[in-house]
Amino acid sequence: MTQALALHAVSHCFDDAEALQDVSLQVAPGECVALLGPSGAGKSTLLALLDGRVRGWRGRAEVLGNRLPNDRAPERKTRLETGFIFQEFALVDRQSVYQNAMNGRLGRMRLWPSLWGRYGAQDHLKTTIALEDTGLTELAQRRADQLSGGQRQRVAIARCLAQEPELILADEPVSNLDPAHAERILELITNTARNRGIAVVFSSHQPELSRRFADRIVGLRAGAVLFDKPSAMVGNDDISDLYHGTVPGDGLRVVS
Ligand SMILES: Nc1ncnc2c1ncn2[C@@H]1O[C@H](COP(=O)(O)OP(=O)(O)OP(=O)(O)O)[C@@H](O)[C@H]1O
Repeated sequence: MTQALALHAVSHCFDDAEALQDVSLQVAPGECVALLGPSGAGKSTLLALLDGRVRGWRGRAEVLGNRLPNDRAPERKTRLETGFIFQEFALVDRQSVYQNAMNGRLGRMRLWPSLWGRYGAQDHLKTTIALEDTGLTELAQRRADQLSGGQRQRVAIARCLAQEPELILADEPVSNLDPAHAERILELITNTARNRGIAVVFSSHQPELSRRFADRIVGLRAGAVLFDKPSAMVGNDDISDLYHGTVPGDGLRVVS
């Protein structure tokens, strides 16, 4: 089976910081993987690298069966099939919820129709389904700047789903949300991905939510993989080690 992504001994250095050290990782189609680790562990760098936005890294990486280059953007097919959910949502404020979700289709359109906003029946259909899946149908005509943080986050997810990716990368997708919304959003991303056979890699500072919603957890510290285990096998000791004894508070109790 072709892996959704495979990294072999990937390292990356920013001017003076070793952001990733010898990272090897494989994710199967339909698998949900959480990246946990303290601030500066390299989670965002790893996600940006997989999204083809980091240059000059060392090692070997394949995304959706294609070799990821380290000196230029990935080929168009890989870009089309990789969806990224940004922590700050990256919505167009003056556009409606519908239009923001439809923006996920732009990469699949030819230049002139996309410039003139001439969307096809498939684009409308995929956008409508993405809005339904994210519970946004009622808000479709509302402007993005008139939404709450949780609703904006759902629009960012709808845009990503409308793109029809085979791989979703999400950088702290629930960090701005209250616990109930965080749970609902993670459930939405991981359930939708499983139903559609999409692989997901998301970063988080919330061990308990990660254990509940990810199939596997990769603990990163100082750019290196400290552990890579099925979520059910990640114990409180693993989490405590990862955070040098301090466990981020999301309801996790350390029981020794
Ligand atoms: N553009 C950059 N230029 C220079 N150094 C960077 C850059 N981006 C990240 N770094 C450094 O690389 C290391 C990894 O940072 P990264 O943002 O990937 O960590 P993180 O685990 O996502 O942290 P957080 O949980 O705080 O978001 C850190 O030492 C950081 O200072």
